Amino acid sequence: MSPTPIDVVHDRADLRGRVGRWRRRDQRVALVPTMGALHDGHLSLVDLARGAADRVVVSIFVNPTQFGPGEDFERYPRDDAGDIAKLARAGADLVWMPRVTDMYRPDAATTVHVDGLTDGLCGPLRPGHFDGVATVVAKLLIGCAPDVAVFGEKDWQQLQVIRRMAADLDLPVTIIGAPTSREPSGLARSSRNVYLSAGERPAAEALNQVLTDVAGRLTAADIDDTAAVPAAIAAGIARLQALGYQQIQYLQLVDATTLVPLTLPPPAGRPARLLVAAILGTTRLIDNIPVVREELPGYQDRSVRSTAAPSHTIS
Ligand SMILES: Nc1ncnc2c1ncn2[C@@H]1O[C@H](COP(=O)(O)OP(=O)(O)OP(=O)(O)O)[C@@H](O)[C@H]1O
Ligand SMILES: CC(C)(CO)[C@@H](O)C(=O)[O-]
Ligand code: BAL
Repeated sequence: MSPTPIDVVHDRADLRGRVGRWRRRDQRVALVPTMGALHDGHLSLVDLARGAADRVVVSIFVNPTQFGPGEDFERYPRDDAGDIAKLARAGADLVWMPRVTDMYRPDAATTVHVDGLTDGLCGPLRPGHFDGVATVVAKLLIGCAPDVAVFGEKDWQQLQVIRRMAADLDLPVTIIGAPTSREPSGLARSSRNVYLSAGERPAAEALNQVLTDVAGRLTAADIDDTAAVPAAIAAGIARLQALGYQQIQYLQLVDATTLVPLTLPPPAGRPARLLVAAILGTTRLIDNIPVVREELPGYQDRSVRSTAAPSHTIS
């Protein structure tokens, strides 16, 4: 059976008209912001959004302001027709594809900057990136005015930045974090995985296992062992180098919410996160997992490995 066709809007006024009509019928609206080239990770966000609201809008916008000079804006994968078909099959209600010229006035003078959370990890490596993300997400949230918006835990630092931005600007929206969707090997699904050659895939697929092993060492170590974190991180870096990664930009243990670096293994009740960014060939891979001494509700490793398209019951 062919899926119900899905409407596509480009103009903010058309989007607002549609959302306004749903609102007047007391329907709750979810927004799933994406940059397109959709994979099953994105569709798991749509699934989660369907469970959290009556109507789901998916935005597709390859945001130029979050790419730095020399980054992959020009070659970023794009597949508008394929994306629209996937969203129709996934049961989204509307696709919003703003044009760059409608998103950014030529004389725009306002940028949203989130302090502190952007000081480390990807922040210094991608100058201006999180200002671009915070600004465009603020504009997407203001433009659509959804009740909820769903973002992936795969981009952990981004998720914390967006939560903070929405809270600080009093945006009337609930931000939902969605578990990382993984291939059976553990590789986090990502639009940029298409850049990987067949020869690079084994190393890419080993990344999550390296993180898991480092996290295992950290949760097994004494919480006052000052050598444990540097030793576990050094062992992880050595494994990644042996796998052929050209550059390990960071492999870092941080507080899960504040992203402050941790120098000691986290005690029970202190949610920590292990994050990595590493270059394999021409592909920059990121991933992260929780580091928890004991199972705390909400802080288990929520990532999901599957070959199949997501069901409609992810919780
Ligand atoms: N494997 C995944 N699991 C869960 N969420 C994901 C996954 N991949 C992407 N997302 C989320 O989907 C949203 C849109 O992300 P985006 O379009 O940049 O895809 P991406 O695969 O992360 O692309 P990129 O390769 O550029 O990082 C973000 O909230 C992102 O965190
Ligand atoms: C949140 C986002 C859609 C903003 O452009 C982007 O950073 C992404 O796809 O993760
Ligand atoms: N999903 C992260 C978007 C970016 O790397 O620009």
